[in-house]
Amino acid sequence: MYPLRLPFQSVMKGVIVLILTTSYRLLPSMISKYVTLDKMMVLNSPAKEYDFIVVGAGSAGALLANRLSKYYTVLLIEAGGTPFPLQSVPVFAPLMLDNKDLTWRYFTVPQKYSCLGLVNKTSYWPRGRGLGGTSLLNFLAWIRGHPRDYDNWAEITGDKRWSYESLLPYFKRTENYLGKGSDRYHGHSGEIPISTARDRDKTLVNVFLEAAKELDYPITDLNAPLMKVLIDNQNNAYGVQYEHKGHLHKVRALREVILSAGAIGSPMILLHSGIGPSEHLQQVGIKPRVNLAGVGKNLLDHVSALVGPFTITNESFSQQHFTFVPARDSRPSNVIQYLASGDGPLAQSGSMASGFILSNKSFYTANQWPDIQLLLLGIPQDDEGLLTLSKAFNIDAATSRGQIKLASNNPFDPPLIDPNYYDHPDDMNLVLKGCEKLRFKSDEYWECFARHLTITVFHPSGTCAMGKLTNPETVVDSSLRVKGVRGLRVVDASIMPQIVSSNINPACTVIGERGAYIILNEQFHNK
Ligand SMILES: Cc1cc2nc3c(=O)[nH]c(=O)nc-3n(C[C@H](O)[C@H](O)[C@H](O)COP(=O)(O)OP(=O)(O)OC[C@H]3O[C@@H](n4cnc5c(N)ncnc54)[C@H](O)[C@@H]3O)c2cc1C
Repeated sequence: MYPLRLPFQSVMKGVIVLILTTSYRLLPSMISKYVTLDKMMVLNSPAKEYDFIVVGAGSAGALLANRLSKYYTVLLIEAGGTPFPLQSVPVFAPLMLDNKDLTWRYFTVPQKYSCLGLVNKTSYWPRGRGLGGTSLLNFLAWIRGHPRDYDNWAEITGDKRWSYESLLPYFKRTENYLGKGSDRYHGHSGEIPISTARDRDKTLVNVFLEAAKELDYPITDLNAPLMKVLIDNQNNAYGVQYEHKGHLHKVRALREVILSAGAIGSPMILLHSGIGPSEHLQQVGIKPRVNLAGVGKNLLDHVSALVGPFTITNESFSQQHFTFVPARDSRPSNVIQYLASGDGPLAQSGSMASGFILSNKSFYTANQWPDIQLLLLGIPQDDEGLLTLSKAFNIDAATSRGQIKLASNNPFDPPLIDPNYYDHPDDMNLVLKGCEKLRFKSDEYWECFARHLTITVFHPSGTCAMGKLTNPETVVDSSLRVKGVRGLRVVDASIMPQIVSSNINPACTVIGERGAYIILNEQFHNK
């Protein structure tokens, strides 16, 4: 399933937004064509106080700010600017990944067991920067994950509000599902339009399913700039400090400060505010305020290996323009088709279909809980448009854990990101399981391949993990409140105690939706 681009334009209505840095200059006419800023106020000088301050206008933060703004004044602080118009066109998504105005251009630290064939043994980790966050960069695959993913969160936290059944109404609330399917699972009145694969993509999906059948996989239908927080001597969060055009500003939150700066941004802000492992804070010259061991730890991601290419030589396929070939497809008629119907070669995001498999030996098989995801990517092979299909194996149940640390006490320095891929031998076993049908190469070949040409599927999460208060690594409780600080929450991908077994954007939006409800409920009861 695919969300259409720019979901934030409808969820941002009614929210006051402070854009802290934006060096991207857009023609006003282009902005008005693609972005609706009508009821949203973009401020250069905000008031001194708001009920809530939300930091980060990404998948979770934009939604959360919208929900809170129905009842309260909300200041949404975003480091990036308004999106570049071409970001709304799916086929251009890969071109945006390296643009410093649209992206936080992070690199991991050199890896020991992976990335061995990459420059400096590092992996490039782009994160979205702007109104819409990483949803502005993403490849539009909309898969919720497996119900067990969320039931697992409920077990880890001891709080049933995070079980799949309990989250289902919140998934539905954000969705405007345009395909066919049961109303029990799909919402139709939310802000994010979700459509099933278009007809031409479906043909490709069928090819993918045929191939899966041929390999004996059973087929089942699955749905699916910076600042610090101001904290007083009693550990109450009372506002934020940010920098704008070279000046430091402070804004007060009458009720709460909420961090939605993503799995890298949120732990960075906590650390710069003195909330985190004391030893690490002292090493970088930050005075510890709250010793919270788990901040930045438990870094999770879907590590992957791109196998292939598998070329479709059938002429009828290659003539159907499944993929975007610049020399062939940069034509006015394709632009017109895209603007008129949202279809054609420009609507292609590259991510075409997905499958989930269970490895044989693991606990996951006993629980019917997939631990490997296959991603089918369509890449044009040449100017004739011959289609190459590449499969990425996504290791869902990875045991290795990474960490985000600060490089210094300068908030503008990029952090040290260590995903620690393949640290645990179980993870390489999963890769080999994912490749087991590819008999034309040996296990040794696939292991060498995965360790050298390691790729991320861009799903960092878990760095402010939700959990029981008795667990020393817990950063937020199951109401998303930061342990040891009053009036401060985290609501984004960083709170996932375990990564879901699919692309994670729907999980981020449900965290925003569920988080908003938890906060509003508490506010109404405390009146
Ligand atoms: C290339 C790519 C492709 C992807 N494809 C898919 C896909 O097809 N399907 C899918 O489900 N998922 C996909 N994802 C992942 C998904 O989009 C993200 O996991 C999700 O959007 C993260 O949401 P979030 O709310 O946690 O954070 P984000 O959406 O990253 O929001 C964080 C926001 O906070 C802002 N911020 C950070 N620090 C500060 C600060 N100090 N001050 C102010 N603002 C700050 C950032 O600029 C950003 O706007 C993809 C990701 C990438 C990079």
